[in-house]
Formats: sequence, structure tokens, C-alpha cells
Amino acid sequence: MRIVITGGFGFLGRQVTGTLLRTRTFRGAPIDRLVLADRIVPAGAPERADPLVETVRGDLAECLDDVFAEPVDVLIHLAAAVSAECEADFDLGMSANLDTTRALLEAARAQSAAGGPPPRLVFASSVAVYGSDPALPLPPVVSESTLPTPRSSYGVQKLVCEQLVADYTRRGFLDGRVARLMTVSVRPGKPNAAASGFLSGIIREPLAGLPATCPVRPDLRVALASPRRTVEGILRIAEAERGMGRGRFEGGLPVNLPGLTVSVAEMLATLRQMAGDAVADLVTIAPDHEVEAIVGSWPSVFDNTRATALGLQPDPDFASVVRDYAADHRDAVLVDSPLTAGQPSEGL
Ligand SMILES: Cc1cn([C@H]2C[C@H](O)[C@@H](COP(=O)(O)OP(=O)(O)O[C@H]3O[C@H](C)C(=O)[C@H](O)[C@H]3O)O2)c(=O)[nH]c1=O
Repeated sequence: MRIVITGGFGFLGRQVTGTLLRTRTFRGAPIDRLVLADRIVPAGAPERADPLVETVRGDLAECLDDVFAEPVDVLIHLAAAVSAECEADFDLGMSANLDTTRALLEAARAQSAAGGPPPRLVFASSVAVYGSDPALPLPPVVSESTLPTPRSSYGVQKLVCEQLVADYTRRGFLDGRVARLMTVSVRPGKPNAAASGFLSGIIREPLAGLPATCPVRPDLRVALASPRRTVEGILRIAEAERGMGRGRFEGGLPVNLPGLTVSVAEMLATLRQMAGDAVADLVTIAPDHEVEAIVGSWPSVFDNTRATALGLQPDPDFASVVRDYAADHRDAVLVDSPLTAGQPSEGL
């Protein structure tokens, strides 16, 4: 089995790769090759030393011959420009998120047209396909049957690609599945250019002893998923057999990955309870209307029936999200707190 991960050296790509390299199987069958395609391939990345791993470096649209040099059984498409980048640079978003995805779909179609296996393709879409249009406000609870009306170029690009994946699947060119990701929090590392990046930054930076700015009003409610739950969702959707019933991928609609609904104020209160006043006081509230317009247009409460049928659940509460982050990134928690001692605060 040959599996390709585009954006394989991005944050989610590395997490998905790590899981697959631990199990070394996909749907119970051994993985023969894991191809990590990315425009940046870090020299010291440890996964490069694994005998299963092959790397393809460069602009994906120009590397498709290498990606498809051998038959591709599974494609997990994570290479993308993020939301604020696409808002700042329209051409980048159209090219990286739309044109490149279409080229990838065409390459997959060419493989099956030539008698090869129709690849199973997982497209990582986003909660950003939803938006609240004044003429058509979102219902209080959103599901896959809610009409997406994105309010950002990034959301539009993701939605167009979702539709293309559905049509290529309907025509039998490939077996496409769309996972709509919630905002991933807490992301480790440096801030990224996503409009939602602060939803990691307001936890990650204070835990590292650094100041952080919160660009939205604290009563804003958001739907979050930890990196662990997000990777679990991507792989569950990738591995599920098609068909009706529990554990199967049913129909052609996307799956909204489960999100934990929480207000920014609740996130900050959790940080205060778990890490103390000095840490929580490192966060300054300074609303930025551009960020608020994008993130505030996303729904925060979902009917997760479709994800639940696949056995997926949201994180139980935000305290567990923070605990997972501290456990997975001990070196990034530099403040003295119960988290570093591995002892959750009383009551959490
Ligand atoms: C724009 C672009 C990016 N990339 C690579 C660069 C990064 O190594 C990787 C993206 O990783 P990043 O860490 O920025 O993002 P993730 O958190 O993994 O999320 C990704 O999947 C979610 C669902 C998103 O929609 C994001 O836009 C997308 O970037 O794709 C390329 O290889 N080619 C390109 O044209």
C-alpha cells in the first residue's frame, strides 16, 4: 500500500505521519510506502530516516509526476495556505488551495483512467466553509445539511474543492472523503497565519512565559478540537469502509469533525485555574475587527451525528485539551505551574 500525504511536513501532516509510522498499517494492511510531499522538507526531520518514508519536495502542482510515479492507494491532502494568508493574498489562496487541488484530482483521475486503482482521497476542509450571511443567518445548531456560505476566500476555496471531490467521487474517478476540521487548539510551535491562530496562542504563549494578544471579545464562542482528536478524525475517515451503519463512511457529504464548544472567556478561565494568575495575566484583550469578522462568522455548536456514527467524539472539556498539550509538549511549558508538575489543579 502506497500512501501519500501532501503537506506532509506541516503540523497536521507530521502528526498523521507519526501515527501511521507507529502502526505501520492502514485498514489492517501493511504500509509499503509513505510519501511525504511538501514544498519544505526539513533536513533534520526524524521521519525521513524511516525506511517506509519517501519525500517529494517542491510545489505540489509541479511534482505530481513524482507523487504518481507508482500507483497511489491513499492520498491525504493537507497542503494548503491558511485563512489569513488567503485573505491577504488572494492569488496565493486560489493557486495553492484551488488550482493545486484540482491538479491533484486530475492526476488521481488519470491514474484510474489508465487502469490503476482509484485512489482513496481525504480532503482536509474546514469549519471556515460556514459563515453567517446577514440574509441567511446560521441556525443555532449546524450540521452537514446546513448550507455553507463562507465569509472568507479560504472558506470559498475549501468549499469549491469539497464539491469537486464529491463530483470526482460520483463519477468514479476516485473515492473521495471530506473531513471538515474544527479550529485546532492547542497547536505547538510558532504562531501561524491562520485567523484562528490566537486560539492556540492565548494558551501556548502564556504557558511559555510569553505575552499573548486575544483579538476577539471574550464572550465569542468557538468550536475547537485538540490535535489528537483532529488526527484521529482524519485517519478514521480515511480508514472507514463505505456503506451504511456504524463505523462506515456513508454517502457523499463531508463529515464535520466533532468540536468542543467553548467561549474564549472559558478558555482563559481554564488557563487561570490550571496555571495561575501570573500566567493568565500575560493575555491582553485587544479586539481586531478583521480577525473577529472571520472567526466570529464560524459556527460554534454542531450536531455531530455523522461524526458520532464513525465513533468520533469531541474533547471532553478544555482542561483536558490543555493537559494534553502540556503532556505532549513538556519542553514548551516553561512556567512553574501544576501542569509542569504533572498535577492538575484542584477541581480540574
Ligand atoms: C501553501 C502550501 C503549503 N504547503 C505545505 C507547507 C506546510 O508544510 C503544509 C501545511 O502545513 P501547516 O502546518 O501550515 O498547516 P496544518 O496545520 O497542517 O493545516 C493544513 O490543513 C488544514 C486543513 C488547512 O486548511 C490548512 O490550511 C493546512 O495548512 O503544506 C505545500 O506543500 N504547498 C503549498 O502550496
